[in-house]
Amino acid sequence: MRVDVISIFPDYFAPLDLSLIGKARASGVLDLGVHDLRTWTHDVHRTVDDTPYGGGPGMVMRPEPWGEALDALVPPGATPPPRLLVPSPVGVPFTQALAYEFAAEPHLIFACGRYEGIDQRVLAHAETRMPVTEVSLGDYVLFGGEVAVIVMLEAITRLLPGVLGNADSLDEESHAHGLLEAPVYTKPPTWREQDVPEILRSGDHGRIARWRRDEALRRTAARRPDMLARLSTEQLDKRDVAT
Ligand SMILES: Nc1cc(-c2ccc3ccn(Cc4ccc(CN5CCCCC5)cc4)c3c2)n[nH]1
Repeated sequence: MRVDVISIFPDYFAPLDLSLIGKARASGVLDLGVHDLRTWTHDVHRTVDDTPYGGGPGMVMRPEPWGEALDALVPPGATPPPRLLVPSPVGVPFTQALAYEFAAEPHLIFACGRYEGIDQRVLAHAETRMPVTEVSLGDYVLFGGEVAVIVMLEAITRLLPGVLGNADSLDEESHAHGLLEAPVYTKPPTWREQDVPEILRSGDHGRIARWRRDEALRRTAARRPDMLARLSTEQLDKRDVAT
């Protein structure tokens, strides 16, 4: 997968050479390019913002540098065209389902806004040549899109083939079955007077699978009733969990 990131703070993405994303880049599974938006400014001050039409707080990102940046990164007549992802407080919620969708794309371009956002005409023009999705990471306001891109890149990259050592862990994790996963334990069997649940040391894989599902249901009901409400009855009734 090819990923391009455009930002006025390209150094934000230096940590992406660490750990799994670093391995994905080294193995060629992820081909990441980070670009400084100011590359596409032409004034001595390398200006990327201006005052908002209609008044209001702060500054807005000028359309011209963005237009030239996207011209440079979107090969004319690219098929399929890249998908442009724009972190935004007013975007659609980023979910594991969206992470899977985006992980299937051959080419993603992330536009990191700052100030009060990007001139809307940039997104409108981009939509004439590629799919554009404004994505929110949650109902809180960040300073800009960079942190959101790092989160989305991590969620997307771990879904790419060969990135996770044990592909099984993808299958078992939260939001994969629509439930929060059960608690995890490792050695020692007793720690500060707390024992690991006996069932997990029983070797009875059928009982263990059922215990984990019960724990997942209990946790989800307590912490995320919204997720439980979305589960269909047959999924809830799946008591005879496959081992
Ligand atoms: N999930 C999530 C994503 C983001 C996010 C993503 C990208 C950018 C680019 C800039 N910001 C900062 C910012 C601050 C305040 C506003 C609201 N402001 C009110 C007055 C009229 C204009 C708009 C909008 C943008 C960003 C914030 N925050 N949270």
